[in-house]
Amino acid sequence: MGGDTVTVKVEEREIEEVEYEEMNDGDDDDDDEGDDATEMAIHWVQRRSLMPRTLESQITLEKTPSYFVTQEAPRRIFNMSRDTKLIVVVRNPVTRAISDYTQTLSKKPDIPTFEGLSFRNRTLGLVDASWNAIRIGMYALHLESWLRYFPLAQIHFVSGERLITDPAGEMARVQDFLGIKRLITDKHFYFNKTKGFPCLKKPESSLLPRCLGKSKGRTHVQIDPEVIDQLREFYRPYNIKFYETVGQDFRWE
Ligand SMILES: Nc1ncnc2c1ncn2[C@@H]1O[C@H](COP(=O)(O)OS(=O)(=O)O)[C@@H](OP(=O)(O)O)[C@H]1O
Repeated sequence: MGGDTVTVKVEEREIEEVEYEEMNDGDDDDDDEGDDATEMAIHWVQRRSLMPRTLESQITLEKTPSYFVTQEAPRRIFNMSRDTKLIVVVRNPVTRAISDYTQTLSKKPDIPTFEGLSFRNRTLGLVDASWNAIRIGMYALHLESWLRYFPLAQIHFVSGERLITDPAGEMARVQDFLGIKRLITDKHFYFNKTKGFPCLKKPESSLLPRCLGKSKGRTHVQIDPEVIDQLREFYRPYNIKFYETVGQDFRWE
């Protein structure tokens, strides 16, 4: 379970990255699912003790993608601090599954095809909802576990699509949710043609602009369009339930 911690110094108007050694291989993938409960609990205690001291004027952010889909995470976070604000970046679950597969394939080139892994029975159109790449995108199910502990008002959903097309707008919503001044604005982003994505610049500093790493924004594996349609159908009820629960239409259909 890889994760990063960031301290946002609200008053000093400065964002400081605090890097920690990863607990394991630093991989953000969800291949830690096999961890047994004890190991997870130890990781949790270690992780908490690694959180930096936070002054009244600071907010500490921790980023661990797998929390959203980890059964025990809502209870543990609630027990640590019930006031924790939660931010979840969600994107079209079909694109998310292909992105996930593309990432795994880059590390393990011998895995079966996406089409092969997606179905329990392709002829019958039976999607394999136990495959992580598919399961993670069933957002409505995962959200249920969180809503048992946290009110919806404490959870903010970032649109992964808008984060690419309008990063400043999406960041404005994040800052409003956190109750901090809108310090990150369109001045902090520019579109990098080579990368094909928005990248960061820090207008007030001499630091060079910075794009996300090579593993973010890769060309996706080509998938049979029929399979894409089948997955779109599969996700539709989960997406609709998700939109209804959060009161926001992410327009994935
Ligand atoms: N600015 C910018 N630059 C590059 N990539 C961007 C950006 N904004 C969003 N994205 C999308 O982020 C996707 C990778 O994020 P991950 O989900 O793998 O990150 S993490 O593992 O949760 O940290 C990555 O998915 P892929 O395109 O499938 O690689 C991107 O589409």
